[in-house]
Amino acid sequence: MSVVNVAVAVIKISGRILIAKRAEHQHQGGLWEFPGGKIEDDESVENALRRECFEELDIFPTRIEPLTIIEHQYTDKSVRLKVCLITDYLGVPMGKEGQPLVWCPISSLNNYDFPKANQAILGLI
Ligand SMILES: Nc1nc2c([nH]c(=O)n2[C@@H]2O[C@H](COP(=O)(O)OP(=O)(O)OP(=O)(O)O)[C@@H](O)[C@H]2O)c(=O)[nH]1
Repeated sequence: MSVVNVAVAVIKISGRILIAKRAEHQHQGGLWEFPGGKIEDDESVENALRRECFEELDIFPTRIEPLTIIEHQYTDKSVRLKVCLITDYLGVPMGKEGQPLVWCPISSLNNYDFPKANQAILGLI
């Protein structure tokens, strides 16, 4: 099974993390996620994050640092999540694709259901 490289943004401001709900028709649909998406060929992780943050949230990240890389095999798909921490951005986040957004206090993240691969990220935030 080929591995899909995914840029994932942990957007953290004043102790809260911005999470979004995946649409039902998507892979791992109905679960909550950190914004992001597939990294295109010849695209850096940072540029993929900038593109996805604009496409999905209408914001422009201005401070990005690498956090971790997680490899996970779902039954139907293998992913490599390249996770970055974003601590500053320009603009006001909105769910441009109609996805619900929540600014979740770190201590409440465990009240939301995330894809299995995200468990390792939750332990690092
Ligand atoms: N964005 C995002 N994707 C995640 C997370 N955790 C996780 O396992 N994934 C997986 O990473 C893969 C790529 O994400 P995506 O579906 O958002 O990417 P995309 O928008 O570019 O793809 P699409 O156009 O096919 O919908 C999916 O298989 C998704 O299930 C997460 O926290 N955020």
